[in-house]
Amino acid sequence: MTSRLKQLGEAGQAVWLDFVDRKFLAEGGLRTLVEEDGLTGVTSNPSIFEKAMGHGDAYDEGFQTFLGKADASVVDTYENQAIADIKAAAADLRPVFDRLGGKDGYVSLEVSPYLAEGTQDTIEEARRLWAAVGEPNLMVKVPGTKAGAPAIRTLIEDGININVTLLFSLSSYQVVAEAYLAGLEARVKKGLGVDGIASVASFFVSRIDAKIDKAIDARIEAGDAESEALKAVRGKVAIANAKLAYAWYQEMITSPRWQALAAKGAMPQRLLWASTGVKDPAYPDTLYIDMLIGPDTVNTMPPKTMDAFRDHGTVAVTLTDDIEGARHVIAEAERLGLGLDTVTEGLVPEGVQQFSDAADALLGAVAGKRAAFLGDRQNGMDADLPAPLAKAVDARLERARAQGWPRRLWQGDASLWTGGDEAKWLGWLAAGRGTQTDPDALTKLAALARGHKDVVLLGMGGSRLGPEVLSLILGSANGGPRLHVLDTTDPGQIASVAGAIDPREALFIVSSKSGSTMEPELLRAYFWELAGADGSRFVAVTDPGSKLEAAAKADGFAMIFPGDPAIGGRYSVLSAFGMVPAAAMGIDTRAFFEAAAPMVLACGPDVPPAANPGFRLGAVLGEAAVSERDKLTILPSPGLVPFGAWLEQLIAESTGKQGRGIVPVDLEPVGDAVGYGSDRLFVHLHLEGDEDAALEAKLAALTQAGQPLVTIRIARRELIGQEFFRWEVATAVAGAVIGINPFDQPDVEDAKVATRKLVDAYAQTGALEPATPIAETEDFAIFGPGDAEFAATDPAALLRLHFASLFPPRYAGFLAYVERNGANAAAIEAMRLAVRDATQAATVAGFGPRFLHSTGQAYKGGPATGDFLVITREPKADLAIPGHRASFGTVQIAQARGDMDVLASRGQRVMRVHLKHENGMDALVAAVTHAVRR
Ligand SMILES: O=P(O)(O)OC[C@H]1O[C@](O)(CO)[C@@H](O)[C@@H]1O
Repeated sequence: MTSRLKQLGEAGQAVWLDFVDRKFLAEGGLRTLVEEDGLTGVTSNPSIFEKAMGHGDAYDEGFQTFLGKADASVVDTYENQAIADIKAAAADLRPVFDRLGGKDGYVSLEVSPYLAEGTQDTIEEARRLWAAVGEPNLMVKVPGTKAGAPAIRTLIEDGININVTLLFSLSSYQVVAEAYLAGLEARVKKGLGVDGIASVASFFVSRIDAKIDKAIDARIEAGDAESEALKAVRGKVAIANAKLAYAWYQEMITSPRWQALAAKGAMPQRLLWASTGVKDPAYPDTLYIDMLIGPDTVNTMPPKTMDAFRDHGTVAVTLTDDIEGARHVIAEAERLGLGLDTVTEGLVPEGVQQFSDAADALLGAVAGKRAAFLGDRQNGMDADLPAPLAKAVDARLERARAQGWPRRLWQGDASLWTGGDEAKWLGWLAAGRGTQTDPDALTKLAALARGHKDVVLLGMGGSRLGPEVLSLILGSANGGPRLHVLDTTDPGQIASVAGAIDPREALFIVSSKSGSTMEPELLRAYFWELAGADGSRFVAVTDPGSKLEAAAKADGFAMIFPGDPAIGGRYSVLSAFGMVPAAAMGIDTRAFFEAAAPMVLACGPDVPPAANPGFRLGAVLGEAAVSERDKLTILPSPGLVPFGAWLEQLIAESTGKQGRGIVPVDLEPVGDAVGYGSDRLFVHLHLEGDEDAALEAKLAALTQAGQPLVTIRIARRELIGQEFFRWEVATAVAGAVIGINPFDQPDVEDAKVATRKLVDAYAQTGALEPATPIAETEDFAIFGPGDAEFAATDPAALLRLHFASLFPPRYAGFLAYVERNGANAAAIEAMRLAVRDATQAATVAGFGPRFLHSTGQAYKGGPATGDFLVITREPKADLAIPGHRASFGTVQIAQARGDMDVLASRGQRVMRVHLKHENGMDALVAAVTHAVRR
């Protein structure tokens, strides 16, 4: 006996399968359906691919082959496999297509559901898929949304076969039918053929009943007076709706407009019944097949429905039956207030959302497979979080998924943050692929640098922290010059570097985005003179049009590298600001970006937040910060310690503003679990093979004590570029969670202004405004900001008072305007430990003026919970600055005083301790240790 499905075909209704699956195709399942059931088409959608690809291992081999060959994104990985399936299905259907002269035999592939609101994006995506599949019997599926209709018109004009999906109402169907006609007419106008272009309008059925029936059931349950009338239309509205659509179709194809196109060989846009599996088990499982049979239509069935119809469906032309009855059902639905229009209108965005959700699930699963395949070529991350934080992070990731955060970040949607100028600051995303720098220019620089023993980089904040990480973690290539980084006005430190190099031989890189930062300007003046004003040994990195660019041109600098004005300083390491010094050290920048690529792709717009390493980390940082765990404590394994200084700036300057944000805690030695408050989030960066058993044991104890710990695993040093990118994304995401603009630094400027004022006054008078100490010992004097009042005049009491209210979430800061050397670092560490262990409060530290261009923003603009000691001292030997009245030592003191005043004006508690002699620091350590003893 002929299969019932075959009989359907004979009745004029094409039988299509709403299903795709690798194994099914490989085993010849589709060919069997073609042969035995007369099947003539296949449809797919994101949910179908999610079911096929998102679970099990049927696609693993395909994924691996693709990933093994290409540096592939998640969406490319998915698409590559989807296209393989679609091509396989197209091949199985090709005999049908050929036999029927292109009237049938199609397979559909849907455009990304994320594009449903964008006409132009949809057009481009459909054209791309059409070209990528390259089969004449492909139909590209485009949603019949408001944005979709004009896209359909253009695509038909292009000659691309289109399956219009997500149609629920007669009116939206009419709009796309019009788009089809208009597209064909446009071809005619251009003298192009209209034969051989196929289209179907996919009208969804069961989803309508699912909604309407639910409303009916609720009303009956509530004892509605119209219960009988409601019962009478239950399960009938969707079919009636479809029948009326078909009635309109029949009328339309008799219109002269259509006839004119038909005469030129145009094929009608057939109605296709979709969503034909019954949702209500009370209904016969073949209901939406049996009742919708008619010529020149298509029914695409899920396998279960197809099996059911083959088994017990009823073949009879029903579609044109009782049209009056159908009108009556619709009229009744209207009379009963069932709101069909509202239902069908609501089903469109719901349908788009369902497909987006499915695409998210699918891409998330593919991202997991991709990460597993890459193994340790992609840095890993685990988060061990206390339950409430873990819950908040999961909820955030889900919200971020539903709201499309990754796509919005990459598209530059400022509403992700404050709706300000954020979109202007996203150049770092592209820079992650190495696109900002010119590889030939870097090669030229590398050759120039090879002739030098030492390279000295002069720059502040983002213009120098990245390069230092690269130099300390990757190091100069064999035979490459040594990199010295100077970011200070400290005369001792400047003299140390000047003494360690031959200034008549070294190569100098002056690095400043703005090109007008004071410190590199002064350092340039100093070294320019020392180097004998030889421009051939100077290189500038600066944004186009800056003051530095002009000076570099005037002084005949050997090379000038432009930055990207769409990248802020702290996000600039993967642009010229990091890559120029890297190339100068002989680092292979191409290989560096190749090693970074897996993370850049893993953080892409196509990877849903939960599977996206940057978003996951950002959600943890942001949720921790808003739940008062705002001290990000950085605990790297020994080989990664230098990374903390770069990270500090990124986190602090990006998030610390408007009284909110994250205070990074770097270089605070790990303590016992009992020594911490509940204001911490710990992050451990672990370099494989870089074991530190004591640290590991302490970390384990921290998690046992319920402290949150994020662990990042890096297999090789060369993969450090991945962490730059991951943390940049994470910081931007944390900014979105906290609700600030992560790309500005509003409070940094104030300290600069305060310093300028003091330095300008010095230039006039030859002296800094006098300051009177509140108290002093033989070793140090204590100053307060402005005319602040202090309740004690004895130094020990003052220090005790200063630390008296220091408990978490307050934190202590040591801001030392002294030479950054081992002895001073050790002294500061000793004070931090004394304070932390006595109070459980987090401690931060910075050398001035270096930190002003880094963490300084958070100390001024972030949470007003800091107790700061600004430390200054008389320089041993000062250095004059060519062309300036003030010396470096004077500028440094002015910076410290300016900084203190601004900190105080922001509600931070602050005192300045001025060391009177060489051993003043030791005395201060002792005094602080004593002051915090409880
Ligand atoms: O590269 P520039 O413009 O000299 O700025 C250096 C650093 O100073 C800051 O602007 C802060 O003052 C940072 O954001 C920046 O990284």
